[in-house]
Amino acid sequence: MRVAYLGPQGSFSEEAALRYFTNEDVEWHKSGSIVDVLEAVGDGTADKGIVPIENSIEGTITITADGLLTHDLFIEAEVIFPVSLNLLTIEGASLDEINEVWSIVPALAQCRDFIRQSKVKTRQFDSTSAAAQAVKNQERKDVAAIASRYAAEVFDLQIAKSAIQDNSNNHTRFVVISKKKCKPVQEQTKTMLLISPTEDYSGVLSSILNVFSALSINLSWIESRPTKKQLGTYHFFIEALNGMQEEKMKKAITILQAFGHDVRVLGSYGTTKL
Ligand SMILES: O=C(O)C(=O)C[C@]1(C(=O)O)C=C[C@@H](O)C=C1
Repeated sequence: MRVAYLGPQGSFSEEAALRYFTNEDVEWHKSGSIVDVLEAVGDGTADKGIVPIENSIEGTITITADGLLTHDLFIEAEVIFPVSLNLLTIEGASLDEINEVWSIVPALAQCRDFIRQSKVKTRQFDSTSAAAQAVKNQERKDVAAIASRYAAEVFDLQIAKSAIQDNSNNHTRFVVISKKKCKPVQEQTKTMLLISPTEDYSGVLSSILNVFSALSINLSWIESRPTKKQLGTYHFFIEALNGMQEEKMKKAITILQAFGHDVRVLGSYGTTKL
């Protein structure tokens, strides 16, 4: 089985992938960006992928949410991974010399307080590990990468400051994706739906939410993403705390469809906490 994740070596995605896919015979496929991972799964270069979708400080990784739609992908599992972000420098650099920090946007956003307080500039990279690799290659003492302890080991960098994220209790939720509709790999405790209203009328969102509350279905995530076709029109990602095997989930979908909404089941899955 070929599994794609965000590289280069040393990324959080790699740590999550290596710890999640332990029993299988895997051929790893490292992609240069999150979009590339989604594309690799979408075009069949990889059978599965693992991508970040939400962070407890920063919220939705919108590239992933949008990519699930563009590439018609399904979710077969979710993986919760603890994220501690560190300031990595080359050997001998000191904290007060640093005037620029490099990382992927969601990681920079998770360290907003630190960045503001230390008045450093930021530069965007496609992953925390790509930033760490660049710091290593450029041998500059005035820049630091925001990345993991694992990336520090991989690129032989020093940790100038550890745990710089805005809240020490920080987690990123990854989803395991595939092009084909997935067979459940573990007990299905959640279902991700994509609901696209076919008509816009006042109260459309509350009519959708009422279906879930009437059936006592608890929701764990709701995200609206623009259809990108017309200003003010949205798709709704709604994640329910019930599996698709449960009668009330089937009922909810039937009612939503009867209301005229387009409903897609993106996956029904369980959670792995690493
Ligand atoms: O850049 C990485 O190391 C990643 O795996 C991506 C990513 C993300 O985009 O959310 C994953 C986990 C952390 O939240 C920080 C970065």
